[in-house]
Amino acid sequence: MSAIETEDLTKYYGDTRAITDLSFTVREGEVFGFLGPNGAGKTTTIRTLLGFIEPTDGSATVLGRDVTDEADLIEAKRRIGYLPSDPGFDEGVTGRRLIRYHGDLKSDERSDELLEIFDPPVGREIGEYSTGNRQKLALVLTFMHDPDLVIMDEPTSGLDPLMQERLYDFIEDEQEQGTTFFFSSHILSEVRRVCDRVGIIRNGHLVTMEGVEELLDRSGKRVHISVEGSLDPGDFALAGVHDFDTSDGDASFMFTGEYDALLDHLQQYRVRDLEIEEAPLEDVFMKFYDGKAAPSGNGDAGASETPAETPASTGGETDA
Ligand SMILES: Nc1ncnc2c1ncn2[C@@H]1O[C@H](COP(=O)(O)OP(=O)(O)OP(=O)(O)O)[C@@H](O)[C@H]1O
Repeated sequence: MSAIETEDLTKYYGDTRAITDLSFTVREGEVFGFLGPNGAGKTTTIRTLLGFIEPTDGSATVLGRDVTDEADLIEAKRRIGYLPSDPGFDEGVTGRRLIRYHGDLKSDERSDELLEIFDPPVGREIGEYSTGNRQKLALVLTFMHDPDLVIMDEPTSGLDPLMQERLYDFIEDEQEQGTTFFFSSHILSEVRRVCDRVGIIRNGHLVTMEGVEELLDRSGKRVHISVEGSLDPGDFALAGVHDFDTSDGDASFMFTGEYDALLDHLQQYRVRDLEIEEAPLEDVFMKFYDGKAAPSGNGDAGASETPAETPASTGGETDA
């Protein structure tokens, strides 16, 4: 059984189309990142999955339960942890009191352990909490009933780097115990760090869904090269070279071609320095965000479908 499954999920707010024909599956035990620019439809998707809003069309299940069937969904929610983007709390109560209240409602199997990890100031009234402390409290509430599926809307929002790191470690540990995660994010490094797969949504449409490694692999590598003498794009008329740039004195370019061909080509130069690194995450994702990447959903797209090869990104390209 899939942890989440949607088919042609669509939501309109009046005339505003928020999500359109979203079909995707989140497998049990995976960490799935849901990315997209502001207003893309991430929160709408999450709220629909949790039954807070009715889909206009299409269907969805969480933990096998239909999200439009209230009784069915209540059953599923016992095993779901939800971290909203902006948790609204009763400001006049202490964190400890709120944890106790939630424990009575949905069981408390691990708040002591979670308080050690996330450490919100539970003795104080929530009205006095900083944004980060609110988020830490929300994390305790999300995980205290030991959920099987955790849905989070921008989970590291407001957390300092140390606490972010602690959350990433925690997600990894939980995944090892079999927990499934579905969360929205704007932070590409965190997606790289913890996600197995990503779905990218733009203008309410899913534009790609694939493994993080596959996405980065097919986006190619960035090559930095320094040679004796100067280089210009005409010198690198080689298949798979894109975005050739010599603005910092040395040459750099994105490369999606064959390494043997690149090494053969380099034989004609006296190479002073050569560095080949993973494509910058921003480059990979931004091409999907601004619509310049070819959609792909199967993760096995060939080099001709790489974001680096879209027309808008080929300034200075020297493909043979
Ligand atoms: N309650 C609402 N009424 C009308 N339109 C809405 C409502 N909520 C969201 N929208 C619209 O639906 C679209 C998707 O919004 P949504 O909040 O789902 O995007 P998002 O990807 O979560 O954005 P962000 O990254 O900024 O949080 C946007 O055009 C937004 O203006």
